[in-house]
Amino acid sequence: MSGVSSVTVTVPATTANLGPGFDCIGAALTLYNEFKFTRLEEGTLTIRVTGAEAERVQTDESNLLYQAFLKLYQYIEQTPPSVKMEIDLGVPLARGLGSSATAIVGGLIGANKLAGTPLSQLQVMELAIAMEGHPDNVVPALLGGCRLAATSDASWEICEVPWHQDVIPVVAIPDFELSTKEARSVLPTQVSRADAIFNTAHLGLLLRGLETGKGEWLKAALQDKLHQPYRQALISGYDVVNAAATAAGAYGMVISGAGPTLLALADPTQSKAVEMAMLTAWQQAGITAVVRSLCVDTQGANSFYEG
Ligand SMILES: Nc1ncnc2c1ncn2[C@@H]1O[C@H](COP(=O)(O)OP(=O)(O)O)[C@@H](O)[C@H]1O
Ligand SMILES: N[C@@H](CCOP(=O)(O)O)C(=O)O
Repeated sequence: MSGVSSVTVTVPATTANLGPGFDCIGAALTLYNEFKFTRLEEGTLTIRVTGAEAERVQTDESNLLYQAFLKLYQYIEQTPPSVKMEIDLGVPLARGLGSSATAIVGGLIGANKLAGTPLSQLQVMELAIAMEGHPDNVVPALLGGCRLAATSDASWEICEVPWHQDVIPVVAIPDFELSTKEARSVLPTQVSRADAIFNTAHLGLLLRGLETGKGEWLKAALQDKLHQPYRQALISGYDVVNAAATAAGAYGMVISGAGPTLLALADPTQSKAVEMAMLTAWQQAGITAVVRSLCVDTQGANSFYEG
């Protein structure tokens, strides 16, 4: 029998797009899902889920973690073993914090480890991008940090985007879900040249703003014309939370991933006030939310063996 019998994989949440970087930039955040895979000598697939909203995760073969696990075995042309999967949820589901990316990255890494690590990290990354359909959440989930992904012929160039320590990500997570599928369905298939130029310029400015922490650049950079104008209507309270965050001193506010979580960037002296302002604004709009200042995770997915 090749490989190990049990492996635990932790994968960070992500915040994708960061405003103007639709489908190409994202950052890993210090919020984690943990996945334990145990090879079974007999029996069938077993999935146990713990943590908040555990009952909302499928426990049959349609489970995304298991689908990713199967994908890797399919790719290496081996029969997958029977497996017990234990999922401990720390990343809220369908909130724009990359829960699907954690499942895809976790399932691929778990399978790769149980199979004796036949694939490189680059191969795992390419499989993850193909499964998710865009790189901006799976790449930082796998590698950590803030990452920009661009195609280069048939492969990917990934670059780490320096993130100044005084730029604090504040996430405001409402108690309602918005699936990425639905949030993508409202986007136009074509955009104007003016909108394309707008986003190109603002993404360039964002990269320099994140690197330097320069407030004026960040304030201007956190604007987008490719996805947010179409998605805001799906997020009840967007306008009031946005106004409250900026009034409290945030550089700006964007939709985290496909939403509905809203992400403000603020300097460390303002982040507590921004948290409070976003929470209060959403409460006044009748929506319960959890608001937290996080850090950028620099490790990405981690795995350790127990047998
Ligand atoms: N830990 C998990 N294990 C299995 N499936 C998961 C897990 N997390 C998310 N999923 C699947 O991904 C879906 C959410 O994906 P998506 O709509 O892209 O939202 P998100 O923005 O959170 O990635 C869930 O409804 C579930 O089907
Ligand atoms: N670029 C994608 C990102 C989706 O991220 P998620 O965290 O919501 O899965 C999009 O905006 O659709």
